[in-house]
Formats: sequence, structure tokens, C-alpha cells
Amino acid sequence: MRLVHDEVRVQVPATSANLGPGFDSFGLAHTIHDRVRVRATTGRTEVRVFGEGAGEVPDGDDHLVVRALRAGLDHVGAPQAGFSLDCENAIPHGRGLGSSAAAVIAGLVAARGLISEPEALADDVLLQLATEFEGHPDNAAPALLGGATVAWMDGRQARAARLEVDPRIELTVLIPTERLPTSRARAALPATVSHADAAFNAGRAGLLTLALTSRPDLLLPATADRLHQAQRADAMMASVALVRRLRSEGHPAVISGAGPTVLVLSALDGATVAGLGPEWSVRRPGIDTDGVLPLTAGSGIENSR
Ligand SMILES: Nc1ncnc2c1ncn2[C@@H]1O[C@H](COP(=O)(O)OP(=O)(O)O)[C@@H](O)[C@H]1O
Ligand SMILES: N[C@@H](CCOP(=O)(O)O)C(=O)O
Repeated sequence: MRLVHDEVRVQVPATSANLGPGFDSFGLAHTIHDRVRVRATTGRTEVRVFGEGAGEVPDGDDHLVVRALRAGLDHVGAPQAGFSLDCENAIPHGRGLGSSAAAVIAGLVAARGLISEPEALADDVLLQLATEFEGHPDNAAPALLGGATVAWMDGRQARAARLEVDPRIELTVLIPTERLPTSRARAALPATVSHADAAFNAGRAGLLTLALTSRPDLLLPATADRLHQAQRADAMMASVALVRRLRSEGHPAVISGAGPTVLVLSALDGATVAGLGPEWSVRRPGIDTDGVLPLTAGSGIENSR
């Protein structure tokens, strides 16, 4: 395998995993995007970051996009190089909006864009490699495929299928200032769950497929969860309290991914939004139906220096 291109640009969406009952399986892509330009060089790796994560994430080979890029090249036996990266990040870090999965998918798709036989890094291969980075496939699947996805593990093999989301479904994303690393939220989960709670979530996850694709009127019952949100309440008390309040008022609210962002699968009215404190930033993204995309020159990233 050879490197046949020396520059590639990639756009990748934010994602909300779980969507209530679908722990580690359901996910949804938003029209909030990170963009990365990767150039292969003969020098050492340099990363410039604009927006989210600037001044915080590593600026060399430890950068997550670079680690994923190198993993993709290693997987197909392509030679390594130095890399120069420009990252324009809009996905907040540590808020449950899939920033780490987006970085991994961006790096892997950049690797695909540099090599002589891109089919060696087909989507199923990238989903597996991304799942090995993340430990769960539910953010990587929608970041890769767009729309809503159901992901599952077949032994150690990650798989995913895409759902066509009903166009009547709108989104409101409530992002708090505090962060919660996904690793900490996962450590808060109990090792076992009750049979009754597992059965409850199985029924609601099945219903969620119907609600997302053709019955948005069922979104409130379809987004109920007993397996992970309450169990993580100590790590994000305000978010879990907000989900409970919004649901009691009839809004299909869930914790986005491992939190602490709250995702509402409806256009939350202005009065409800206005009543939230200043610690909540409100976004109304669309649903990204493309997933990760290679970009052509002139798509905006050249604003980076
Ligand atoms: N675009 C990025 N570039 C480099 N590192 C990133 C990027 N996005 C996320 N990360 C890394 O992943 C961490 C957040 O991952 P995680 O705790 O799983 O939260 P999230 O819910 O945002 O994915 C960041 O603190 C950073 O170390
Ligand atoms: N299923 C995972 C999802 C984590 O999503 P993130 O966006 O918070 O990284 C979990 O709930 O741990």
C-alpha cells in the first residue's frame, strides 16, 4: 500500500449516543461539525487547533486524530510520514456529543484519503477500528454513516445499520459548561442490571426504532431508560434533574451520550429555553444525514493558518 495523496480534508459530525434506552447501541448525527486538513510531510508532526480543544489537546503525535490516522495506515500496511494538521473544531469536548469518536473517524477517513487502495479502509473496517479506540460503537456509527444508527457487537466485530429519520423530528441540544469525561461516566455504572430493567429497556429500544422512523408521537415513551441515566446522576445532577423535569412536561429529553449534555428530540419552545440558567448553552442543529465527508479545497478549512 502506498500514500498517493499528500493532502486530504475531512468534515465529521457530532453525535448523540444512547438516545435513552439504546445504551451503547443507538446514535444520531448532528449538523455540528469538526473539520480537519491533513498534509503528509517529511518533517515532524504538527497540529494546529482552532475552536474547541485549542490550547488543551496535544499538538503532535499524541493528538487523537493523528493516532487514528496512524492506526488506519498501520492497518493497511501503508508507510507512515510526518503530518501537518489544521483542525477547526465546533464539537464541544467532554459533553456527551461524541467529540472523541469524531476525532477518531476523522483520522481514519483521512488515512483512507491518502492511500492508493481506499477500499482497504471501507466503512465496516473503519467502524471496527473506531470501536477499538472508543470501546463502544454507538458514536462512531452515526459519525461514519450519518442519520440515526443502531450499532451492535457480533463477538468482537462492530456492526451498524442506518435508520431513515422521520423528517418531522427536530432537535434541541442543551450544553452545560461543566464537562464529564466518558471514562468517568462509564465507571459510575453498576456491573449488573435487573431482569425487569433490561426488559423495560428492550421494549423501549424497539419502540424507539419505530418512533425515530415513522411515529414521532411515540418519542416520549420510546426514550425512557432505566439502565444508565439515573445511575450516573451523581456525576451530573443538574442534567439528570433537567431531563426529569422536561419529560414530566411532555418533552422527549434524554442525556446525550455519557452526558452531561441534554438532548431533546423536539423543538423546545422559547419560554422553556429562556427559563434555563446561564450555564446552559442552547443549540438547534439539524440531523446530519451524510456522516463523515471528504471535503474539496475551498470548503472553509483554508481559513486556518
Ligand atoms: N477533535 C479532537 N482532537 C483531539 N482530541 C480530541 C478531540 N475531540 C476529543 N478529543 C479528546 O477526547 C476527549 C473527550 O472525550 P470523551 O471524554 O469521550 O468526551 P466526548 O463525549 O466529547 O467524546 C477530549 O478531552 C480530548 O482528549
Ligand atoms: N454509550 C456510551 C456513549 C458515550 O458517548 P460520549 O459522547 O459521551 O462519548 C456511554 O454512555 O458511555
